[in-house]
Amino acid sequence: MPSVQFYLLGQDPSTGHEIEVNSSEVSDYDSLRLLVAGHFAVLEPSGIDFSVDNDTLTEVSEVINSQQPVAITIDGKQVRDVPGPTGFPYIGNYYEIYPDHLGNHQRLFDTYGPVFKTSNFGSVVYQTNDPVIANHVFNENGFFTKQITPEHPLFGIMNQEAGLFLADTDTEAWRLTHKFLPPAFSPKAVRHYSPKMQQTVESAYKVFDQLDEQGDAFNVYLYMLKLGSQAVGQLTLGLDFNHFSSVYAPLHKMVRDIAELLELNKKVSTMGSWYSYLPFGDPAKLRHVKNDLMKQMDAAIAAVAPNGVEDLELQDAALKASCIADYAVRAVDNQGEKLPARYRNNSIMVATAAGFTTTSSLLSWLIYGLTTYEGMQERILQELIDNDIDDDTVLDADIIGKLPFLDKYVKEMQRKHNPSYQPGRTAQHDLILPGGYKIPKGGIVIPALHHIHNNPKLWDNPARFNPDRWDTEEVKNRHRSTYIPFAQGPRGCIGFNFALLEVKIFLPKLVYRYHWSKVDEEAVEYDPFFQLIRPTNFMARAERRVKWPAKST
Ligand code: HEM
Repeated sequence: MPSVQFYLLGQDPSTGHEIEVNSSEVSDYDSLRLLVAGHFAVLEPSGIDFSVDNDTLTEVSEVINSQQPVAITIDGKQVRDVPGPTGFPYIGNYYEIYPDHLGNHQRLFDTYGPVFKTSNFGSVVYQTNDPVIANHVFNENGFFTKQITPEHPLFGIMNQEAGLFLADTDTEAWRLTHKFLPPAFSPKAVRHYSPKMQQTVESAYKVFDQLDEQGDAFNVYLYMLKLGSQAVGQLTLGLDFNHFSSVYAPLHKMVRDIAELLELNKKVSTMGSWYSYLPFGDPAKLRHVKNDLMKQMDAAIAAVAPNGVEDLELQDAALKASCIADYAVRAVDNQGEKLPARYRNNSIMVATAAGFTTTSSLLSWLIYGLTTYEGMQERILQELIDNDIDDDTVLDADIIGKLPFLDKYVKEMQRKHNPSYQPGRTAQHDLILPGGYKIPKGGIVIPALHHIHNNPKLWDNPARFNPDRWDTEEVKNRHRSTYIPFAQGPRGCIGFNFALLEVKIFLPKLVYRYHWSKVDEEAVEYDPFFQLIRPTNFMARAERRVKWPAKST
């Protein structure tokens, strides 16, 4: 059997491999690419080309008969280290990135191209705005996995017992939580929470009405945090956080602690892994808040447990449960097993935190869009009127499904202002990304959601907020990873059905009842030291509508 010496162009030929090329298996150029890709851990075999002395070899026979080592190029380029700014000793690139990490990462993409590397106090990460790379990174197909190493942005709040979000893939906790929890978040299961969603938003009316009567503007994020957490508290724990008992009702302690946890983690994780071990300051506070939260969660789930009188098979439990905790207490698999309590309580805590921090940010941006992007509020309202929706309508997934403009508006908002931005995955081997970038084993690659969604190579005039782009063929035929607000693959969001139904019930209700307006011209800023993109200083007024437009003819 002939064997050929291959090496990666750009690397020393002595680092190459001798590969046996069995002509019965390697029938054409693509199968040769596949063979070679396997030996060199090249993610996208179709990008491979072969050459000798700069002459491209276009036939398999030319490759097999080559008397000299055959060079491999990737997408026409030689293999190389990932570029990035040099940075300062010890600090690395911290001050080139923070505080405006979105703007500065954009600048780095403009300077270095689709993949670059930065270091913050010794923690190295690789960012990409390329959807093809993002697709590989998320798919956990042997090259990447979610493994929360000290370099990973979630290291400070890692919780292996949670199985979800803050834990590695392929552990017992992961396998069990991913078997038990997803059925409770299926579209069908989520639908049965729509009456609760509607009650939640309606329970907020008296507070928004009073603010209007007082002529008061308010910080939108604060009230959307109250609203989003009120909804998720009901969903996960069946708990009423009492956020709308009065205009000044305080945030529930669990909600404050979760928000503080995320803030502390962002601060700690941007400082390099060594910092997280300090026995004082923010790292110590982070550990304390984490332990305290777990105690609150154990108590909340114990209070739900008495509802779980009847054990049910997973799908049935998902449709009958009063909340996720009730579901997790009652659900049994086909071997009669339940989710062990330690995984159950940790995963419900994580789902609670993941659920409200994200939805409250998205709701804030959705309100921001009403006041900032011309004509949006009017178009959403008109669609409601045209579909005979008013204050008394009981909204559910079927009615929502008949509102295409609402759908495009939410999509466009998640394109331009998505709350999540830095899901990281860990390389399982030394490997070669499309474009010829070398990633070492253990390297953390972050598909930068915001920068993929705003990449001018993928989106026409991405800075323009334009819901109608979702009707264009260009957007309909996009690469699947060009729009990934909930990430994708086995570690993508499990709560996206809930999130979308919730915002699509809340927003119509809030738009039908109130006219939303910004109260000043101050630029709205995001919080750079939070795990999610949330607006910090967005003040608005919600005025009760007294008249509505007529139905379109
Ligand atoms: C606008 C709303 C939301 C956005 C933008 C969002 C986004 C995301 C993203 C990007 C991830 C992947 C994180 C990573 O890889 O590091 C994720 C995971 C997750 N999300 Fe969401 N999410 C939202 C709402 C929710 C809701 C409402 C829930 C539950 C009530 C939820 C529960 C989860 C959980 C449990 C995971 C971890 C899944 C796993 O580890 O396998 N999310 N979400």
